[in-house]
Formats: sequence, C-alpha cells, structure tokens
Amino acid sequence: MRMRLYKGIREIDSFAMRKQTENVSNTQEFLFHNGGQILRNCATLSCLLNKPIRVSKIRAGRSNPGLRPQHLTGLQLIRDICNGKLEGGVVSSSEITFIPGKVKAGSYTGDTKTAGSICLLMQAALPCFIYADGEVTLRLLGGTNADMAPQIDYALMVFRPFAAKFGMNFTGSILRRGFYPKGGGEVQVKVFPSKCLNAVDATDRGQLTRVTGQAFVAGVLPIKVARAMSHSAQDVVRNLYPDASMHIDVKQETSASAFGTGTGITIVGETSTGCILAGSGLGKRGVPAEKVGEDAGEMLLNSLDHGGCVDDFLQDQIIILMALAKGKSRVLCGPMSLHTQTAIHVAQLMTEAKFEVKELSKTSTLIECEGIGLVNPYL
Ligand SMILES: Nc1ncnc2c1ncn2[C@@H]1O[C@H](COP(=O)(O)OP(=O)(O)OP(=O)(O)O)[C@@H](O)[C@H]1O
Repeated sequence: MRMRLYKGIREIDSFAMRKQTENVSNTQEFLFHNGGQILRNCATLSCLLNKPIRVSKIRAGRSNPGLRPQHLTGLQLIRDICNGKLEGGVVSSSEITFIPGKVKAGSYTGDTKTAGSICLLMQAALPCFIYADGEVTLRLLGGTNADMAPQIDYALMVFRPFAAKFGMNFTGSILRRGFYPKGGGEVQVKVFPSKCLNAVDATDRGQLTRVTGQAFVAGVLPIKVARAMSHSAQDVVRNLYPDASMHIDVKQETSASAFGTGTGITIVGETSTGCILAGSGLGKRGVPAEKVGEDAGEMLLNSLDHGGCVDDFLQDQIIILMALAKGKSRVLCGPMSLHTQTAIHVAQLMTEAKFEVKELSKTSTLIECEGIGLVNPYL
C-alpha cells in the first residue's frame, strides 16, 4: 500500500500492496488485504487526526471491485459523525476523497440497506466516538450475523471487554437480528467518550477456566438446531479441556427479535488472567448443525493452541486502539493475520505510532506498539 501527500490530502493507493507482494522473492512475504478494512481504518484515523485522505483502487482485483453498500454506509457514517465531506461515495466507486470535520456527540443512524455487517459499521465508527464531546447513540441497521465479519455476539462478548481494557467503553443491545440475504437487523449502541485510551499489556494467557457463548435459531428453524450446535461445540472443547466449566445459552428468536431465518453460534473461552477468545459459525443450508458447532469449537481450540491472549480475529481489530493509546501496548497473539499486517501498515501510514512485531515462534507473535496518546480535547 502506498501513500503520498498531495495538496494536504493523503493519497492512499490501496492496490499498490499487490505489486509489493509480486516483488517479494524468497524473503518473508509481507502481504496486505486489499479490502474494506483499509477503508475503515483510513477513514477512522482521518476523522480522528483531521487528515484528509484519498483512497484509490479500492478493492481492485476483486470480482466485485469498488465500494460495496456496507463500505459506503461505513464511510457515510464517519462523514456524518464529524460533519465531513465525502467525494466518490457511491456503490462501486473505486476512489474516494474524505475531508474530515469535528466529531460531534449525538444520535446517528447507519443503514446498510442490505445484509451488510452492522459490526463492520461499529468497527469504523466506535473509535471516533471515544473523542466526542459527549455520549453518542448509534442506531445501526443491516446484518447482525454476517459471514466474514464479527457476529454481533462476538462484538459484545469478545471485542467489547477487550476494548474496555484500553478505556474504550460502549454498550450494545440487539433489538433485532438480521441475516443474509435480507438483512433487517437492528442494534443500538451507546458509546462513552474517554479522555485518552491507555496502553494494554496482554501477554499472560493463563489457563482456560470457563466456556460460555450463545447459539440461536430464528425464523423457521427449530430449537434443536441451536442445541445441536451448542452440544457439538462444547464436546470438541471438553475433549481437551475437561475441567473448564461450560455453558452456552441456547435461544429461539421470535419474529420480533429477528428478521428472517438464520442460525449461528459464538463460543467464548475465558482464562484465569482475564483473556477472552472465541470461535464462531453460521448455519448454512446443507451443513449439519453438529458440523457448524464443531467448527466453532475447533476455531476456539485453534486460537487457544497458539497460547496468545487474543484470538485470530481480534488481532486486527485492536491495532487501531493500540495506535491511539498512550504508552506501550503489548499483545501476545498467534500467527499474524493478513488483516493485522494491513491494519499495522495503515496505522503507521496515518499516525506516528510505532509498531514492532516479534515472531516468537511459527505460532506465536508479540505485537508491541508505542501509541500516540491521542487526547480528547473536550474532556
Ligand atoms: N469469524 C469472525 N469472528 C470475528 N471477527 C471476524 C470474523 N470473520 C471476520 N472477522 C473480522 O471482520 C473484519 C473483516 O474485514 P474485511 O476487510 O475482510 O471485510 P470487508 O469490509 O467485508 O471487506 P472485503 O469485502 O473487501 O473483503 C476483520 O476485522 C476480521 O477480523
């Protein structure tokens, strides 16, 4: 990914990373994920640091390149939050220019009008509100349990407590679940501003003590589907961790609490040192519920296996918080994901934060970051 400064606008070529990849020969590969995550992180940091950006070649090389509805909604939400200007903000656009304004407390709505992930809207918007001049209420519409994104249960059970360690506090209520392809979900989020985020040291994983979670069915699906997911997920984990206490809530959503038909599971492991890691899955036609549960259990085991304090998905989601916090954060992870590499690269392009990544072994990475200590001027 390449960035230049032109007339005060940071120009970010979101596809240049590919060329970099092609030039890599026998050295360690350093790849980037040319996806929505670049846009979200760039726009969030642009808003917070008051740095205009132009991002080009958005999602180039994809079968459906350019902005998808959920990316556009995320950008529009950030624009609204700070009363900024967004050019090129239409579906399929491959280039956007964003001129940020000042973040303002209040009530905002973000509606993907599709099954696009509500949690990815949260990912873009929440860090902005830490620096608002008061409490913020967000009404978010779209998919609550979407593929290739955090499920809302993950956002509330895993991301939220970890973000709180940095001093980023929010609450979320699932008013209605919504699924692919219809969407129709609704979540209300309240964000409480902070003076400054603090650095986090998460390097001691401890022992797995408790397994909790949520398995649900909605629409025409019977409750036995959720029970089967829950049992198989717990069986997989119990095989290796027979002493951990286990309870996954099983829920039949009603027509008021969910729109359409869907099913999913999030299984959460808590450790003696307060680490929270998860595995998850969504039901699909033709895939037995037992298999969905097993895969979610395996996902959790896989992250536990690495001995890190965060799972393979939380890694990339906390990079922005490490960059904004005051002081040195240290987080022990499994192998670094493509999304994490990309998030670190974007954070370093946009801020003065200094990251150091130490590969401790093939399966263990220590990410250190001296954050910029961004201060909320209103508190
Ligand atoms: N099962 C999961 N549990 C938790 N988080 C997840 C899960 N799957 C994906 N994520 C998170 O969702 C985000 C997905 O970002 P990504 O840029 O790939 O999505 P996107 O905006 O839909 O982009 P694109 O369509 O361009 O790939 C990442 O932060 C990733 O960690």
